[in-house]
Amino acid sequence: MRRYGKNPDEDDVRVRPNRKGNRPRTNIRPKHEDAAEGLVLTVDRGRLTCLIDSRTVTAMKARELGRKSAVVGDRVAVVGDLSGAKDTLARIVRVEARTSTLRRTADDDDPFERVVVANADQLAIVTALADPEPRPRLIDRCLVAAYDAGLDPLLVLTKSDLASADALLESYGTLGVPYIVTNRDELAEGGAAERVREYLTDRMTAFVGHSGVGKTTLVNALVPERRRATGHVNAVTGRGRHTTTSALALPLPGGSGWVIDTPGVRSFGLAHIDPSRVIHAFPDLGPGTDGCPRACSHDEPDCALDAWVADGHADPARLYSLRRLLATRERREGD
Ligand SMILES: Nc1nc2c(ncn2[C@@H]2O[C@H](COP(=O)(O)OP(=O)(O)OP(=O)(O)O)[C@@H](O)[C@H]2O)c(=O)[nH]1
Ligand SMILES: [Zn+2]
Repeated sequence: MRRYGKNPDEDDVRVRPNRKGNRPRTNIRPKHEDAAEGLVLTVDRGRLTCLIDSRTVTAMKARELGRKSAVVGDRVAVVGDLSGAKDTLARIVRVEARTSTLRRTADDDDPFERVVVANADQLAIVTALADPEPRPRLIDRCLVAAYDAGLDPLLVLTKSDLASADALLESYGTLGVPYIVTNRDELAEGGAAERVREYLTDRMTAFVGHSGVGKTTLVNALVPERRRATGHVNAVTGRGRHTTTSALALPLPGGSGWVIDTPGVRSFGLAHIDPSRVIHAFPDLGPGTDGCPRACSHDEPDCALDAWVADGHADPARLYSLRRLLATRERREGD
């Protein structure tokens, strides 16, 4: 799907005609038929680490990409020095069409969308049952972002050795979101990672969660090589992990899928959400929207869903859940 939005991440590449009539700087332009296909593993201040075949190659955006940016998970076309040798820098000349785009706004008052991850098909929402306390509104907001982007959500509830999961699971039962509950002992003996891994096979799963929920511990258990990988990123940036603002894609052992670790989030801004995409996650309610006014938010007095559900076409609890999720689009203290 092509979109020409105001967001630079969404802009398609439009190479401006060269007014001065200068010759292009290299004779490879403009087609790059010989470009190699790469997968963006991480981004750090304009430097992108790409996986090409089995090499990691550092690259930067070619100027012809304009304002379009590549993010973690993007499939890109890369030219130049692809050896991956130290101090070499290749160029990304094309970002391939995305199958999905997970976005967040840094803050709802800041309408600028940031693409978090491209091409993921699942969003694992990691929440601790205690220490830190679960934040249902943050979970709901992550769910809305997942539904908006067309990703399947997965709830991972950690630290059940500290508190029960019952209350939280009750409020998510109606949504039918798959969940996994883990605890310290199970994490230590490997069972937790094993159960989580069952959901990750052959998928690209982005992990999000508030700082301190145990996301890193879990990702390390899933991807034993991770420590080395983060060590590498730190060596490049010379900075600690917490200052890394990019996500990091890590291959599951055996090539059976990808885990994308993202930096801990405090909030998940939803200024960009389109309610009509969220309702796709509620196929049972979809037909009830036929009588809605144009551009209905499905959370307003004229919404046709109320009467339709009252007529017995769907479970009222589902409509309640949809409304609860849609309501999280409005920012509140603590989001
Ligand atoms: N009791 C208990 N502690 C856990 C569990 N999982 C992780 N922890 C602890 O929780 C703390 C935070 O874990 P991290 O993995 O660093 O959390 P994080 O979500 O990556 O947080 P940031 O690194 O700040 O982004 C660590 O001290 C872990 O040992 C669990 O199941 N039970
Ligand atoms: Zn409606």
